[in-house]
Amino acid sequence: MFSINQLVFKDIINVSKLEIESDKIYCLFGESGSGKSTLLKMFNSMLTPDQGKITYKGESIADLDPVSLRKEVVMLGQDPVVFEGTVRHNLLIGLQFSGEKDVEDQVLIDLLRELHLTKDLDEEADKLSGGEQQRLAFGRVLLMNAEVYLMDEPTSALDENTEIAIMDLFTKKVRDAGKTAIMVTHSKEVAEKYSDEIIYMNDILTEEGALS
Ligand SMILES: Nc1ncnc2c1ncn2[C@@H]1O[C@H](COP(=O)(O)OP(=O)(O)OP(=O)(O)O)[C@@H](O)[C@H]1O
Repeated sequence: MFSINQLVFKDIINVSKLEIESDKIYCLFGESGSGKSTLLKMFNSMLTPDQGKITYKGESIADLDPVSLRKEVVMLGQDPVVFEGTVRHNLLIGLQFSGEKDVEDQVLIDLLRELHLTKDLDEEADKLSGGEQQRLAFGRVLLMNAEVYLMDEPTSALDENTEIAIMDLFTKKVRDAGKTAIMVTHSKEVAEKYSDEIIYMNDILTEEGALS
């Protein structure tokens, strides 16, 4: 799905080779500041490498239109993005970005229940707590039916039980649909329980790229 070759970004990333296969869930694991978020952002052109190449389905990402790429390779960033407006608007806006049709309210209500979010579709999203906003952003991304999910610490604001529920839901949806996910996490337990492969930043960074 992705191939990385001789990738360099400032003095943060220096990865000579990395392969990401489709239909798998990967966790990017490493100490704070080791470049996990930076690397993740290069998979959908939010950051451009200084040297080297990433291919997606055999094509160089540099040659792909970033907006089209981001419809297939969606990112859920570390801080959840909340748009002005209702919970409904916040869920549907991802579909609109992907050029897909809106779904019925019932689909959204079912999704909110799966996300353990007991909020009304007409509530204003900016009134939600940090953890609720994180789940709302999760829901928006899940609705988008992407090929690849780039998740940057997607459960950092959640308590342990909610984290388990959300990770169960997310990984089941990804596996059922035969999609790919690359997930940054600080939690060894999450990485071991939910991923097919753990990518250790220490292992993939060459000496010059490893900040120590
Ligand atoms: N665009 C940039 N230009 C220069 N330095 C950057 C840039 N983006 C990130 N950095 C620096 O690169 C280092 C790695 O940051 P990054 O956020 O990728 O680490 P991380 O492993 O995701 O950390 P954490 O686990 O704390 O979120 C940090 O020291 C950060 O300040």
